[in-house]
Amino acid sequence: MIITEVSAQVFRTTTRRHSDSAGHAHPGPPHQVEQAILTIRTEDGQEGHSFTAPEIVRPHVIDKFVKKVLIGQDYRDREKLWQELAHWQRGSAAQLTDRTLAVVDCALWDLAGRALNTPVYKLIGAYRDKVLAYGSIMCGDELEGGLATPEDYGRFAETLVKRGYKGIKLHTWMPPVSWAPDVKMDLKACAAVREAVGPDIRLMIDAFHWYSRTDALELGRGLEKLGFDWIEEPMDEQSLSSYKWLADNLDIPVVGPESAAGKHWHRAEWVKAGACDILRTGVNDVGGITPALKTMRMAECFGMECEVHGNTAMNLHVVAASKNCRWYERGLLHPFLEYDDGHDYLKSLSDPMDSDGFVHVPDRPGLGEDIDFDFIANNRVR
Ligand SMILES: O=C(O)[C@H](O)[C@@H](O)[C@@H](O)C(=O)NO
Ligand SMILES: [Mg+2]
Repeated sequence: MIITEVSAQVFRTTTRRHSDSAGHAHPGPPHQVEQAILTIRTEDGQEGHSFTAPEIVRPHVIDKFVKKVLIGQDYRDREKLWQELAHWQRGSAAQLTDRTLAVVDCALWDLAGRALNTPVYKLIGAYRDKVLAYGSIMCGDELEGGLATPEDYGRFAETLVKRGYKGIKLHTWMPPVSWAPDVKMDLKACAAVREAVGPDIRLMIDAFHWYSRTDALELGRGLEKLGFDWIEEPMDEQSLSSYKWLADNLDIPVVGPESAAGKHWHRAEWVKAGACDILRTGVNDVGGITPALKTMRMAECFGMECEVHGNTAMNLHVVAASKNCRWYERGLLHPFLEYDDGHDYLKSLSDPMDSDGFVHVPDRPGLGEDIDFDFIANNRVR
C-alpha cells in the first residue's frame, strides 16, 4: 500500500491539433508533440498512471512537492494527499498548479482501481455505465471548408447528427481569427446549426470568453430565440458579478465557471451569488477527480446540474458517477479531423460512442485507459 516511487516519462506523440496564440485548438498537418505519463508505484509493485503536459510534471515540481508529499504514504489516502498538496500551493511560488494536483489525483484513483481490478466510476459509486455525449466543436477558423462560415457550422452539425450526437456545442470565432469576436456572426452560426439539425437536437454555445456584459446579453437574447440550452463563458469568469448580472437578465441558463480558479470553493461562491444556473467543473480545472466530485455533490445540494468540462477518461468517470449532469463533452471536433482515430499511445478509445450518441465507460480497471506502454517506451524522450 505504501508509495515508493513517483516518476514522469516524456514521450513523442503525433497529433493534428495545433494551438493558436490564445491556446485554442485547430486542425493542421500531423506534427510531433511531447506528452507525459505520470506513474505512481507502491512497494508491492502496484501502479497508477495519468497523462498530462510535460511541464505539469517537470522535475522541479515532482521532486520539490509531489515526491515529498506522496513517498512513504498509503496510496489509498487520496483525501489526505490531495489536501496536503493543495495546502502547499499558496507557498509554492505558483509552481504547484491545479493541473499538477489533477494528474496526481488521477494517477492515485487509477492506482486504486487497478489494485482492486475495478473501474474508477464503480469505486466512486456508479450512477450509470453509459452517458449521452454532446459534440463539442472546435473554435471557428478561416480554413476553406473548415469552420470559416455559418454554413460550414451547419454542414458539420449535420455530419455530427448522422454520427449519432444528440447535442452539439459550438465554440464560435475568437481572436486571433482576424475579424473575431462578432456577436452577430456567432448568432448566424447558431442559426445555421439550428436550421440544419432541427428542433430536437440540443444546442449550446461556448462563446468568446471576454465579451462585455452588453455583448453577452445580446448573444444570450439571440440564443433564446433559437432554443439553445445554455450559454457558456461569454465573459471573463473572473468577474463573478458580471455573471450574476447576466444570469439575472437572461432566461437561457448560464453555465459556469469553467476556467476560473478556486476549485470547488470558488464554485460554491458562484452558486451562493446566483452567478450561474448550471454549475461547471472539470478534473483539470479544479485539481482532480476528488474536488470535481465535491463540486458535483455541492451542486446537487442546491438542486443544480453541474456539467463537466472536457473529454478523456478522468472526466468520463466523474460523469458516470453522477446523476446531476446531463452530458459528456466529446471533442474537440472539426470537419478536418477524425476524433474516433484516438491517440497513438492508446490502443483503443477511452470514450467510445455508439450510433445513438451514448458513450460507454470502458470496463477496464482504474481510469480504463488502454495504454500502449510499448509505444511510450519506443517514443520516450526523457
Ligand atoms: O477555449 C478553448 O479552447 C475551448 O473552449 C476549450 O477549453 C474547450 O474544452 C471548452 O471550453 N469546452 O467547454
Ligand atoms: Mg468551455
